[in-house]
Amino acid sequence: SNVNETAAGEFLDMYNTEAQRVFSANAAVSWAFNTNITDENRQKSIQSDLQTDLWRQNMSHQAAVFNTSGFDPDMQRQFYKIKDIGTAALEDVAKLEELNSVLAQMSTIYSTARVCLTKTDCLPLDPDITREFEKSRNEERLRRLWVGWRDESGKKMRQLYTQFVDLSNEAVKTLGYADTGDYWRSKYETETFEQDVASLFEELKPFYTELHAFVRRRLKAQYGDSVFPASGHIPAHLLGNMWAQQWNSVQNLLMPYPDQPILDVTAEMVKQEYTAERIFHVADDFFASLGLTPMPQEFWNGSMLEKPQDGREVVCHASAWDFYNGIDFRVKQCTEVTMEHFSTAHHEMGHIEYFLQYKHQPVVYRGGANAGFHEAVGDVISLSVETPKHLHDIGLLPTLVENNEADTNFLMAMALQKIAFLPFGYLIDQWRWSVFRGQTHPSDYNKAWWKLRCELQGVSPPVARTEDDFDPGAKFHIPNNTPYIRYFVSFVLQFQFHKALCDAAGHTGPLHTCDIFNSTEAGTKLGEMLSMGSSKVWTEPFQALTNQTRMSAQPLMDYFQPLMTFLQKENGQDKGWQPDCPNLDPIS
Ligand SMILES: O=C(CCC(O)(O)[C@H](Cc1ccccc1)NC(=O)c1ccccc1)N[C@@H](Cc1c[nH]c2ccccc12)C(=O)O
Ligand SMILES: [Zn+2]
Repeated sequence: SNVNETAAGEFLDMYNTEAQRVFSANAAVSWAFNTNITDENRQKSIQSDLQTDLWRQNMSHQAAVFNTSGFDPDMQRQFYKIKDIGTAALEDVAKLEELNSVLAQMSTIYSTARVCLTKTDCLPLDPDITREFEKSRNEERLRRLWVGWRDESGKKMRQLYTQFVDLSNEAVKTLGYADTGDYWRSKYETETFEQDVASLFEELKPFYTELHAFVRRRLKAQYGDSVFPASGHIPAHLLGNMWAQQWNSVQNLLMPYPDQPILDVTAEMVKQEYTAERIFHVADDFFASLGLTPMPQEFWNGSMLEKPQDGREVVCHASAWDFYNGIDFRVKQCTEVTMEHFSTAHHEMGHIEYFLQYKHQPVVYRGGANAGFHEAVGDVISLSVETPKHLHDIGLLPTLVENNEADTNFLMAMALQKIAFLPFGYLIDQWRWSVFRGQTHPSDYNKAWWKLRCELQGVSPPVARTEDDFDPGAKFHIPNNTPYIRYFVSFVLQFQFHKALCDAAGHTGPLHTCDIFNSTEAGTKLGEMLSMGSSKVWTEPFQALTNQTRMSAQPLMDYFQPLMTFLQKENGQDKGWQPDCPNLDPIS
């Protein structure tokens, strides 16, 4: 009845106004905690999250009064999202406060953890330990940092994590979800989502197996066979990254043709005295070249682009912040002058550009079409930026060599970032979904984790692991309770987006040479998709941009096809690993 519809419209207007006030206040308190970790700021953040959850609970109850069955689809979608409040649904306020407190404690443990190699020399993850993993080739030192980091982070939060799992499951069950994983997957609005990502992973496994074989062979040459188990696994501390999730930091050992120019532009950035600010201005220039929205002055005034030097403890893991007031948008990144951070800066700015494109939407629609879309925006831009041609154009690659060997080297550099990541991006939530659905009990947390790491990623722990350890907790997204399958989805989607944008830009030739810089045709199509936010099911904006209706690994595989041909020839039958983790004697 239109009386009900009129009242409903007024409710939505009220919700939208109030939500901007409540969410921006909460963002400000959360920002203060993330950029200055103190007991006082943690308590304020816990209370602010609690009040925000209670407000969302109240709004959900008010929305439930309306019979939306006769409403137009858009109004129905807005009511659905207002009632979809996740863990805020926990009715018991004491439990809701405990949930927020447990999360804040795990986040604090992770972000303040330090590894003491001597009594006085205690290193934080960012920048010190990360830099060691990128630069050191000392196997023993890497092993000590690998074990030390897990002792200071994951090991200290095992009990907190079991508490979190129980409280989160209890909360989402009041909304009718089977468990937290069921709730997280529902956000993709795709009945077959779990099967879809599983078949994408199966489709991509052969590519990963070829890359793994080549990298293992080169690392054996560097470190000697004795460090490598007979099972075929690569010890996880030798891949240039604390989690072995991306291998581009050891690319200097892995170039098929070593006598070609170095593609890692870190040294050139240092030589040109790049600053964090300049890195972000280079990224900003790219978005502006597409005709998209440049970063507003508030972004430059409010962001934290470098780790503070005043002794403050901060959450260094990069993130992008929407203050839900249409004005304040910030990045928090402990930026170092490296190519990895150059790439992360584009990734974070991609989140900000999405915020800017959908800031006119009702608050309930200020999100990615699905979470994979949000993670893909910046990475799509990086696929153009990181081409040798573009790096040369912006002065970071002095000599541009364009021949087959240079091409193979470039594809290897990209594969060490994109193909290497796929099993990792896939397995984190395989572990978490199994925990949430009760298939993995606390007594098996670490065993289940390493089963996935050994079987799917083909990496093994450098020392024996036990259930005293809690290695999942050593990765940011577990204590910070950030879903991870979004990155796996993004790594597939970003090549479908790249192909569509390159077509729009009139690119001809292989996909891996495409650079959409200055293409307002590409920018217009991207902007049209981003400005929709989450107002429609993701397949609609997806089809508008790509003319596809499903995720497909084909554009990713086409992009890397020349490298796969090279690797298959190099590897022959010398590839693969036994699924089970190798037996290791406990640390002597
Ligand atoms: O975690 C990140 C980047 C951090 C983030 O931008 O994804 C950040 C994570 C986060 C989520 C929630 C609270 C705090 C941090 N996500 C966002 O800031 C964000 C903001 C708005 C919407 C969605 C995500 N990258 C992943 C891997 C990765 C994907 N693409 C990359 C490109 C370059 C380097 C790394 C990656 C990682 O480091 O394991
Ligand atoms: Zn992200």
